[in-house]
Amino acid sequence: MEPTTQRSPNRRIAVIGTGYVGLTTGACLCSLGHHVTCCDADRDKLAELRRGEVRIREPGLGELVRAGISAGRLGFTRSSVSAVRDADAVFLCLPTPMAADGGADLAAVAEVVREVRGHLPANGLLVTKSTVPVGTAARLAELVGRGDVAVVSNPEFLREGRAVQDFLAPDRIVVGAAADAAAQRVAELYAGVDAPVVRTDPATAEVVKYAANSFLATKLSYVNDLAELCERVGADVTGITTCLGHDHRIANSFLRPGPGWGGSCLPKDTAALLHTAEAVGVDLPLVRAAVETNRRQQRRAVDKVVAACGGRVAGVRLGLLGLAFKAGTDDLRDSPAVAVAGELARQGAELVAFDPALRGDERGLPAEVAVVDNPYQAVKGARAVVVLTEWPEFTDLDWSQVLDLAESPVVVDTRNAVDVAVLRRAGAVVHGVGRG
Ligand SMILES: NC(=O)c1ccc[n+]([C@@H]2O[C@H](COP(=O)([O-])OP(=O)(O)OC[C@H]3O[C@@H](n4cnc5c(N)ncnc54)[C@H](O)[C@@H]3O)[C@@H](O)[C@H]2O)c1
Ligand SMILES: O=c1ccn([C@@H]2O[C@H](COP(=O)(O)OP(=O)(O)O[C@H]3O[C@H](CO)[C@@H](O)[C@H](O)[C@H]3O)[C@@H](O)[C@H]2O)c(=O)[nH]1
Repeated sequence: MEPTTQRSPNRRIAVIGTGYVGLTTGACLCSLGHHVTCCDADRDKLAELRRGEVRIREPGLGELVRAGISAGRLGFTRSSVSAVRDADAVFLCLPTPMAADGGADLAAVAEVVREVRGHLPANGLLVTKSTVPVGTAARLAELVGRGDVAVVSNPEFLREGRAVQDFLAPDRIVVGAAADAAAQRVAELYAGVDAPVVRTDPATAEVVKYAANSFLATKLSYVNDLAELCERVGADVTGITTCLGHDHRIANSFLRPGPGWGGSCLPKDTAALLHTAEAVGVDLPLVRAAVETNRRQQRRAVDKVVAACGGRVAGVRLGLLGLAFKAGTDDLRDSPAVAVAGELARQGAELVAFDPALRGDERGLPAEVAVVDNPYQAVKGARAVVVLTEWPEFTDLDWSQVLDLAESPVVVDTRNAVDVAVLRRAGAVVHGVGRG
């Protein structure tokens, strides 16, 4: 492990896939001084990016993209072949979604590698930043079929909503390569980023990514289980997590209970780790339990809403605050809020929702959810107000007005997001999580 201190000469880099990870990688590497060409299959997205428009909500990303374009060091293309032709390093930032069997679907990665393998420059570097199962670097090396091209695993740990910050100031940079020289060349691309570089073999680097996400998921499921216990025994989970967090061995992040963990990564990565383990005959009971607790936690959130409405929600109007999988993002992929809304809709509830990050693109939402662009409109006539995402904006609402507009003053706060004292002062009957 060593800090990155030396500045390296600027390199030519290709980034394939311009989603949360790819665009962040491209714009941040460009900000470190490299020349970057980003490639994507989506024509509309490319046209927007060429104009400096970023459609995802990531603080600082638009600015970096526009600065890179102005400096003449950031370009966009649909052709993977032209992107890689003179690239010192090619970063694969393609989706690896959950396949039907729970494993990672590597179709996009394999497709792109087939496209570019004959066009990589001599002594090229093919770097997997996508989250890929153990053994992928070895399989891609075979697929490339060229001894002069090194396949290096460089998993990404950024969080959505803080992608730029996490990329430029990460807790660690992991580089897994079979040969030291290739690892060194990838590590040098991060010169200027002050973070420990952990050099390891590709298999270890690949497992680390799944290990990290599964650890985080397990920590959250543990807290969500504790929350259930607290409700039964009259304890307060917030007091407990505050005390736990003071213990530096536990640390105080990832201790907030909620309607279950979601997003585009934790659910698919826990499933993929279980899939990998099963394929080699290893049981991971802790991870299995974390996933099962998560399913139960979502059901518990639904049951709490139903109970707060007197045992039935058929024909009952509910005001939902928050749909994104966490605050700070507009991403709806695998959002627990959407899952809870989906089940309430299935039970016949009439749902009106507000999320500060939703701007018209409501793909992934159950058709029964009407999305409005004002929180007060969402709660009008609602039998219960259900807080599903912990947007800080929700604390600042005029809760007296919210409760006046609602049909009854019932608030189900699935994340303990809003100060309970504020809610009670406004006259709410509050159902939080983990409060006995
Ligand atoms: N989102 C995160 O917070 C995060 C963090 C770390 C790691 N990861 C991992 O990074 C990878 C990418 O995740 P993401 O969230 O950035 O995905 P994303 O869906 O936001 O972006 C993927 C991009 O790839 C493009 N694409 C798909 N197929 C293509 C092809 N054949 N050729 C060119 N472009 C193609 C899509 O158009 C899209 O723009 C995944 O493996 C994910 O697990 C994600
Ligand atoms: O105390 C907490 C913290 C998080 N969550 C939930 O956990 C889920 C995941 O949150 P977070 O980890 O912040 O989201 P992601 O942006 O998906 O980031 C995770 O997934 C990425 C993709 O692999 C990794 O790179 C990151 O390191 C990893 O944190 C969300 O539903 C959150 O609401 C809680 O319920 N309580």
